[in-house]
Amino acid sequence: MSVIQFPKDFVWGAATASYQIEGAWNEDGKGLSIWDVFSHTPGKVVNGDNGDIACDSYHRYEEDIALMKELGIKAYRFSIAWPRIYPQGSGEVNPKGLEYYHRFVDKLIENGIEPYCTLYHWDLPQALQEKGGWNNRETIDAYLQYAETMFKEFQGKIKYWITFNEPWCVSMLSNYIGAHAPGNQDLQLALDVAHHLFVAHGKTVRMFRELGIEGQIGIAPNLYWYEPYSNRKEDVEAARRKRAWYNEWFLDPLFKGSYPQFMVDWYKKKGAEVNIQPGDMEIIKEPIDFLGINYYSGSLARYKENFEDFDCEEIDEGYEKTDIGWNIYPEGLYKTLTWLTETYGPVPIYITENGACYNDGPVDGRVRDQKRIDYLQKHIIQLNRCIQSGVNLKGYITWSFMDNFEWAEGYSKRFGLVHVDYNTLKRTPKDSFYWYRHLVRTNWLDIR
Ligand SMILES: CCOCCOc1ccc(-c2cn(C[C@@H]3NC[C@@H](O)[C@H]3O)nn2)cc1
Repeated sequence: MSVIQFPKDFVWGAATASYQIEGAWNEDGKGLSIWDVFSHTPGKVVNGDNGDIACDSYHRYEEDIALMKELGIKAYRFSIAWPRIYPQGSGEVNPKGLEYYHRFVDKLIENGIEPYCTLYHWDLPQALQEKGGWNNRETIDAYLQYAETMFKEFQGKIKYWITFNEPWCVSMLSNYIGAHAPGNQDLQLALDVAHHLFVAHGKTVRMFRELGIEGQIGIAPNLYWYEPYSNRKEDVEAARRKRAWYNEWFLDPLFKGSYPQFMVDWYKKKGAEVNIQPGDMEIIKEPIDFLGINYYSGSLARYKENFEDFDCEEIDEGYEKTDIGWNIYPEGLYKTLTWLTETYGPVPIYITENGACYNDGPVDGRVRDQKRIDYLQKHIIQLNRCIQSGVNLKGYITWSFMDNFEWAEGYSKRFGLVHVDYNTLKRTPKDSFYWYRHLVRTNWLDIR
């Protein structure tokens, strides 16, 4: 047996997001979000699931926070539902929305849990979508008004802010692939959405500094590691394009103030280009305090002429997969974080999402999710490798605290340390909850 000790100030946490857990979709003055509309549209979500009730955390947050306290986490990452604050996206504030999040945040702080708040985790007010959503540059101004309201309202309570969760999902998955809300399938639109998110991010960081808000601010891209199938030039270049689709495109602007030129050229061949206005790139690279990284998986990539968008195919190398079909590739986490540090410097990093989908349920009142424990252990071991290799890693926030609405997969896919029975809403800590509690309490991992 060997033991891995983490730094004494290493932050252990767990994460969720508003639309995925809250429910109360039309309560207390909340406006419609694009996910209310998308999930209510037949055929968009597995089993026709929606977030109308979800985990009912809007009403059960005190029970959830009591479980978080039992888990012993120091950080809880959650998101604000923008339509609870501005039901029409801008204009009149909804006082009941603010009141809810004050009660929630106060309860976290009362229990010694640091709130890590994501301002945008995909639930755009539908009223803004009807005016073009993120394809309309004016949405940037609505986002700035929302962010300013939250900064001023929660000054001194919330000290860790994340502007956007997974810009790749908001742009590519939601506006090119079309699997998520609002479900568009247009590459030019996806590039425009990504750019507007970046401009909104940069302006928000600048405003955060100008207001002198106490705390730190960052963004949370999801990164994916594509390893070349061979060292043949065409395989190396194919993997580089596929990696850049997920990674460089969403990191270069933040740290270099430019998009990766080889990808700009590639997209131009596909008939799409970024519409950059004077001053945009300077705004986007406004320095951040930390980077949140969401990592789940990776795969081997091999050149294949005229295949899909990047002349690149993924090779199923026989890695074990989770119940959502993603490869278990812990080495990819090490490769991603060391590559990121080598490329962009020692930016402080929190893993803001990492976890596994396993659909185990209770048997005799216990959820035996050993595979999730194995997944978490394999990835947490890689974190220690990263720290030893000079990655400026500050913490690990697992996805997810509890089973919840997994977007287009609905409730069919479970990522939680806590099992949720969606018929009774009963919460049952899984074996992984107790495993993670031991890690959080001791700050070390014993590898059997
Ligand atoms: C090429 C075709 O692809 C079709 C589906 O493609 C994807 C890609 C990525 C995802 C995905 C889901 N998650 C977990 C969430 N992260 C945020 C949090 O809300 C979790 O629920 N991360 N990435 C889903 C689908």
